[in-house]
Amino acid sequence: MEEKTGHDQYHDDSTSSLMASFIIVCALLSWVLIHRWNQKNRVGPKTWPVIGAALEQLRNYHRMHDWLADYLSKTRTITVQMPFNRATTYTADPANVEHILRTNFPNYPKGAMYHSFMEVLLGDGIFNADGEAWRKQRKTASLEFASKNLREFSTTVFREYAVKLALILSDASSSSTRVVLDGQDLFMRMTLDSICKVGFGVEIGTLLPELPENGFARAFDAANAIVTLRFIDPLWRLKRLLRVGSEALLSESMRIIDDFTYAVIRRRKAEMLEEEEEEEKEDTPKRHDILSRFMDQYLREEGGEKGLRDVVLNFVIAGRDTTATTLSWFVYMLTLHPPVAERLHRELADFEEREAKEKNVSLVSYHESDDENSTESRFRSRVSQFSQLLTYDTLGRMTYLHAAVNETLRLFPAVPQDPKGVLEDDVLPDGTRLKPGNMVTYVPYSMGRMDYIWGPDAAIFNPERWIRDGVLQNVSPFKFTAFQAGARICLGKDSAYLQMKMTLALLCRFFVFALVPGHEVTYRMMTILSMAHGLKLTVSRR
Ligand code: HEM
Repeated sequence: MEEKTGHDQYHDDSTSSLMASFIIVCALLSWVLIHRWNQKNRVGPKTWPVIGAALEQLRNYHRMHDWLADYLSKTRTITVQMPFNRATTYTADPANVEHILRTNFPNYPKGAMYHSFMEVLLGDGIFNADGEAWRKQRKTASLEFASKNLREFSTTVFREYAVKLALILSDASSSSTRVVLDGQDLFMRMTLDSICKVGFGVEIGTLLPELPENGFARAFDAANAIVTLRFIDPLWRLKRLLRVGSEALLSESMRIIDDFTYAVIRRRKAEMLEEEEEEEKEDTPKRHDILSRFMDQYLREEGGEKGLRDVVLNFVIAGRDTTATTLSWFVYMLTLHPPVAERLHRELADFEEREAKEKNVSLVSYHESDDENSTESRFRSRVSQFSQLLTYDTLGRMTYLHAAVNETLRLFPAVPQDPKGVLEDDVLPDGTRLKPGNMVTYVPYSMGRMDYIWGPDAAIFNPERWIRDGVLQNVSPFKFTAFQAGARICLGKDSAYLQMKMTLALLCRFFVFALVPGHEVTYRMMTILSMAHGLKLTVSRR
């Protein structure tokens, strides 16, 4: 038999390794092709082996809420496969939502994954806690929210800050040059100041007329956007380890946030010690802010300052961004729908006239005077007079205003998606199967836009849909999910309506808003539906 030369041996080896590579490539290609073929009838996003639907999701990340709404308009529930065999199920089906938030609530905690993504910002605060830790905070906070003292204190604070905002708008409207305002920035300042006052009893003054720069607010927004990115970025832990990219910015932002928060706590603690001494001397009234109640609990029990830091940040995220973004989308809607602004103004002007007559108040007129200074001071007096007519009860009777707030929240819910963990195997009412370790998310943004929930005019902004025969209609919270529903329904709902209605009543009574031509309004991807480029407005007096 002829011996093989070294060259032949080499040739054989490379042929067989080529063959092996060819077979591997073919096997891989067939695997990919079969994988894709099997999905030809899939309604949700199509997946690739190993990486799932991550590419499509990343490509659509900037418009993720609309990407989801497109799918959910075709089918009420979809499952999006994520890398490493994880999956998130998204649903817009009210029956599924009721199952998750009420019927089988214990099976759907925030979960370990959500907790690990959000821990850096929210710690073990109420938004990020489950089980006993959540129940305890919920109980303390519920007691506080139910108290009449807090409601009275909030009404005064919300009125005071709404007037401050109205006066800033007044200055802008009376200036000879056209002043462009960022409505969202102003609302964020107002709600940050008010949550710090109502929540923690401190004045931080970001709504002063000179609008001082606020590092905390900026760092808070950056941190919020970065932790949201973690939900779809499989590399975030590596980035954190290497301290690069978004995770490096996150730790810098957290330093600023923590400095601010601990300063608030120490200031309050020092004030409380002073007050205790005072109280021993005389009968000084007790503070009514939320932090004081938690302080009593935490400083006596476990958790100490870190527990309080978590309380503060959770209430800032709860109270500041949600309310401010809703106010921003509301005003944006008014600029697009002048008849709604006029209808609302009519409700407010009629209310003012009626209420003033009833209370024997003679309203200051600010239109006739030729003297600019006098007009200005008359206008301020009238704003102040009107604000005094706004109370918890009178605001409660403003049907059209309430309907317009609901309509804004339907289309622009401040929390656009709300993910939950899955503890055990379960089947949703529509037959969708869920596996432990995955996530399930109900999607208020999509739900507000579905014809199958709201009828064929779902996409249209129409406050009238909430009113029948002059009476505000109640809608199931499993259908109108802006405040969540079930055991973890928003605790600040009434407080939020109070502040939003107080502010909007005052602003819409006295001002007309116009969007700056060409200004693009779109959302930014973070846990809250805030506007990516703010809300650039000009404003004029009525
Ligand atoms: C327009 C305004 C608001 C909207 C749309 C809103 C919406 C929501 C939503 C969707 C949740 C559930 C979030 C989750 O599952 O993580 C929630 C929870 C909560 N909200 Fe609100 N919220 C608003 C204003 C407020 C305000 C002003 C406060 C308090 C100052 C507040 C306090 C809370 C608290 C404490 C929770 C946690 C409840 C729990 O987990 O048991 N909210 N809110």
